[in-house]
Parts: sequence; structure tokens; C-alpha cells
Amino acid sequence: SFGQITQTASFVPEKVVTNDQLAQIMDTSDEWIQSRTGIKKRHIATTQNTSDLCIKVAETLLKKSEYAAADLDFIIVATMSPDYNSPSVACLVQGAIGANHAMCFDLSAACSGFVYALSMGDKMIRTGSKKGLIIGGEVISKVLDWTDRTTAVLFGDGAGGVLLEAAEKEHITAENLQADGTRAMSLTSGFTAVNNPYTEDGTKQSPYLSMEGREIFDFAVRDVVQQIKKVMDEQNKEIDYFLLHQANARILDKIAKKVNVSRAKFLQNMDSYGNTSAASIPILLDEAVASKKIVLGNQQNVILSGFGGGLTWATLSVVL
Ligand SMILES: O=C(O)C1CCN(c2ccc(-c3cc(CO)ccc3Cl)cn2)CC1
Repeated sequence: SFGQITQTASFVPEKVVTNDQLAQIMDTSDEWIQSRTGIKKRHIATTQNTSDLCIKVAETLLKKSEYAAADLDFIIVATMSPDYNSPSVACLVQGAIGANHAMCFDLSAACSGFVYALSMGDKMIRTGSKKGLIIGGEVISKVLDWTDRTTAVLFGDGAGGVLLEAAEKEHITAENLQADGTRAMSLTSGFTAVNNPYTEDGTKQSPYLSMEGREIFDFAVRDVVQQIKKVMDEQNKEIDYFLLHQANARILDKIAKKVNVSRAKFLQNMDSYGNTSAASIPILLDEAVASKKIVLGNQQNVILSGFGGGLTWATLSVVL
């Protein structure tokens, strides 16, 4: 069997923070943020942690399907902002919905996480599993340095996911998952220092998100374009929509130009959510399904592409 996406869902915390509201607590402006990133507002958690957002997504996926939680074989959560290192967010979701037959783990690949996790879920089904949840969820707001206007304005909180089920035909028809650890320090978050009665003075890195914006921007436009082109050449079929990580609208402009595809095919919603890291692609997919741009089961060809910390970048060609 092969993995097929049969349901989508998403959930964002209720509180909306506009660019103007950010301008009241730090030295920035709506004009700067919108012109440089395309972001107008973002949802920020006030009480809910990453597992709470992911549980909402899991509950909606089950409600939309005809399955009970006990029918699920696996739950994979892609996140760079888990509630705990252990237990995994996936286990917290499993316990909350009662999916007692599901194996569970979190996957850490930053903004490529959902694409990596979808590929791993497909492997689970190709080797005998029947159905599972693939969720991208983040409360990035808790790892941000809110005194750093160059990063605090870019991100938002949210979760999205899919139900992946066994199908006769192949739906993930091409993939390319890459990483480059030599550029790992360009985008870091959540450092925990060695500390015990025997430690000597070591490097004290910030636990907050830190990003070399220019380097990541250039990486996205160069390496990601190369990967998308490679997958497109392998597929050699008309792509209906490109669902890329929602980091920055200017980057989508540049990538669309470089792969020589109409910008209209590059779906976009960072205007309303900011950069939700591993959640950005599944939220975008769920909105495309809700607006009927995408109809599951209609054989539409999409490219999913995530890129970010690690550095990681991953592209799948999917028939929906
Ligand atoms: O125009 C400017 O001065 C700045 C220039 C720098 N910008 C950036 C740079 C990188 C990212 C980014 C972040 C992640 C992390 O999820 C992943 C992928 C990307 Cl491409 C987002 N924005 C903002 C506007």
C-alpha cells in the first residue's frame, strides 16, 4: 500500500496580534513588516501549549473521518517547540484522544518538519501500517526573543495536520529530503547548556530563537529552488499548486520566478499567520481544502516544500 492524504485539519490560538500592536511594544512598523515579509497579523498562544493545538487538530481529523482513535496505527508530530523533550507531543496527543494502538514520536526538522514527517508516515504505510496522523504544531512565541524585532515579528503559533491512509495507488510520487549541518548555526532555538555539579564554565548560548536572516533567505532562494526543479523534472507533469513553507512572501516571489511557474500557483497565507514553522504547510493545505481550491480525491498534483533550521529542506510531489 501507499500513503494517501484523506483528511486535513488546522487549529490556531484565538488571540490575533496585528503588526500595529507589535509596533506598540517594539521598534517596528506595519509598513516594514508587510513590505519585507507579507505578514499582516499572527495568532499568539496565551494559555495553550503545542500539545493543546495538536490535540485540537487530531480531534478534528478523527471527526472528519469515520475512524475511532483506537483505529490509528501511528501519530507523528513535527515540532521545534514541544511542551517537553519527553514525553513527546505525539504521546500527549495519543493519550488525550485515546489512540492506544498508535506508536508515537516527535520529529525535529524545524520548518521542513511536516514534509519530513509526511514522508516518514508514507514509509510506515508502505511497510504495513494502515492509517495515522501527521501533524505540524508550534508555539514559536515561547522560544522567541521578544526584544529582537528582527525575529519576533516574523513568527506565529498554530497547528495543522492530515490523516494518512493506505491506498492501492502511489500518491507521494517523488521526494527529496536534504540537510546541511555545516550551516546549523544559521538558525538555532532552544539550546540547553550542560550543567551539573561537575561542569566547568562552557559556552552560554541563548535559549531563544536566533536567525542569520540573510543567509537563510539566500539558502531558500538557492538550494530550495534547485530541489524543487529536480523533483519537477523527475515528475514531468503539470503541477496545480505549490504549497511552500510560509516564511516570507518575497521568497515565494523569487522562487516562483526561478522555477518559472505562475506566482498564482504558489498558495500564500503568511499574511494571517506569520511563519508557523512546521505548522505552516498543513495549515495552508487545510485552508486550500476548505476553500475548495484543492479537492481531496480529485487527482490534483501539488508540490509540498519545507525549508529552515538544520539546515533542512524537503520537497514532495503529491497526488491529492
Ligand atoms: O527584509 C528583511 O530585512 C528581512 C530579511 C530576512 N527575512 C527572513 C529571512 C529568512 C526567513 C526564513 C525563516 C525560516 C524559519 O522558519 C525558514 C525559512 C526562511 Cl526563508 C524569513 N525571513 C525577513 C525579512
